[in-house]
Amino acid sequence: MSKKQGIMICGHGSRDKDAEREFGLVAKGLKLRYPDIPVEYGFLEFSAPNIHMGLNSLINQGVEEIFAVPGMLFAATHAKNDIPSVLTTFEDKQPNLNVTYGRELGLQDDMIEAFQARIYESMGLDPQNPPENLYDTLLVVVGRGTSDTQANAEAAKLTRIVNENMGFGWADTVYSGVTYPSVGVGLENLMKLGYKRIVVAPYFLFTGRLIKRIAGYVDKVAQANPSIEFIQTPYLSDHSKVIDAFQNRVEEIMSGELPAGEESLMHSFKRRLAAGDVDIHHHHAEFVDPQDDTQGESKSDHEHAHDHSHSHQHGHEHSHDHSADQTHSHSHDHNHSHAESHSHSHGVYQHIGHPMGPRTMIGEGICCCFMGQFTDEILEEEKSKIDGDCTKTAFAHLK
Ligand SMILES: C[C@@]1(CC(=O)O)c2cc3[nH]c(cc4nc(cc5[nH]c(cc(n2)[C@H]1CCC(=O)O)[C@@](C)(CC(=O)O)[C@@H]5CCC(=O)O)C(CC(=O)O)=C4CCC(=O)O)c(CCC(=O)O)c3CC(=O)O
Ligand SMILES: [Co+2]
Repeated sequence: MSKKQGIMICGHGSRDKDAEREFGLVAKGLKLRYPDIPVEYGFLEFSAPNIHMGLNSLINQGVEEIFAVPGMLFAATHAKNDIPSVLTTFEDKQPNLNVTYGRELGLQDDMIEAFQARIYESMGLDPQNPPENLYDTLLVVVGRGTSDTQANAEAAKLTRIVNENMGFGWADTVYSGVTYPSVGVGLENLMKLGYKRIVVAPYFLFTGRLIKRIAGYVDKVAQANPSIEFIQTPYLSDHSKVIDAFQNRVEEIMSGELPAGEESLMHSFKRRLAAGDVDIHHHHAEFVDPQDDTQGESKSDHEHAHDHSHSHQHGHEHSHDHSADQTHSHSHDHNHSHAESHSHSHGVYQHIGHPMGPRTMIGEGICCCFMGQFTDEILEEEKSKIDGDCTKTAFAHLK
């Protein structure tokens, strides 16, 4: 008897309700490709359903074998650490369940073609019948930005590929946060190249706070420079080639054909877990289902998070069993800042103080969880931009 199969898409989540709604389009698109298999989705942070809820829904439909794919463009902290952590915790509690985790979307041809189609469409051009070149135009790709250097480099690689495929005069990459250059400063620098037409193309799946913030920056720069034509390309959304790319990722785990010679994301996670480089953690901003007391940010979860960070700093071994961890008896200061309490899920980025980087976004309503990564020296230097004491509102995004 073969086990009943189900597909799980693990998305990012956002406090923006439009983002939450739009992500459902991926599941809808995949459902059409797999009409006989349950397809569910869940979010890592802020939004409902969370991943745990999506997995439970599959269990309730009798599923015993889950093919889980990251709804992530690149492999950074979320795809490498946070999603495997949630999946592993869930799988360990279900005796008859088998969860296989696939790969991030990555730079598949389908993703590149979807992105190029969005860019052509935004310029009023037919992707099926493109012009020979676009030498008079500058392309600015906006990547998410992460503390993961490889993932940032993949975004830069995307820019190079699209630049050569489409024949722009020039192209460069800016990032929506965490790394450098940030969008506003990056755009102002690139304008010095003198192009009269600039296409700003965000490499994002869906709308959300970041897309809206990026649009705000571009509007501001465009207003200040009326002689330049700015074109804002829409995000990828559920372009049919994006759904193709998801389907490819599902197919390769269903058929057990992850590329040979490449360590899978789950294998890598388990290896680093065993080595003590990462830990199983409750993602700090995960949506909490008020109906379900087996999950969520209970008081003990908070203590658990602090304990983890504590034990992490001191480098001891700890087991999968959270409760065992909670009983360890080291006394330590409970006045951790929010940034410290989940330092395991996003480490301090080494270029946080870069003159073209994240510091340029201080004072623009950036999440305080992120603000918590700035050193006191940087906050002191940028003091004039800060309205009130930001560090005090560090927990603001939990609710
Ligand atoms: C606005 C915010 C949520 C809010 O406040 O509502 C938000 C939103 C979104 N992020 C998205 C994607 C990614 N976010 C990350 C990483 C981080 N994101 C974080 C914070 C925030 N992210 C909030 C405030 C930030 C601010 O104010 O600047 C960090 C700092 C903290 C943390 O997450 O714990 C952490 C740094 C970790 C580190 O590197 O150290 C990565 C990279 C990675 O995996 O690491 C990817 C790409 C994954 C991929 O490759 O696809 C998408 C989907 C976009 C899409 O559709 O494509 C949305 C939705 C939206 O825009 O709303
Ligand atoms: Co955080």
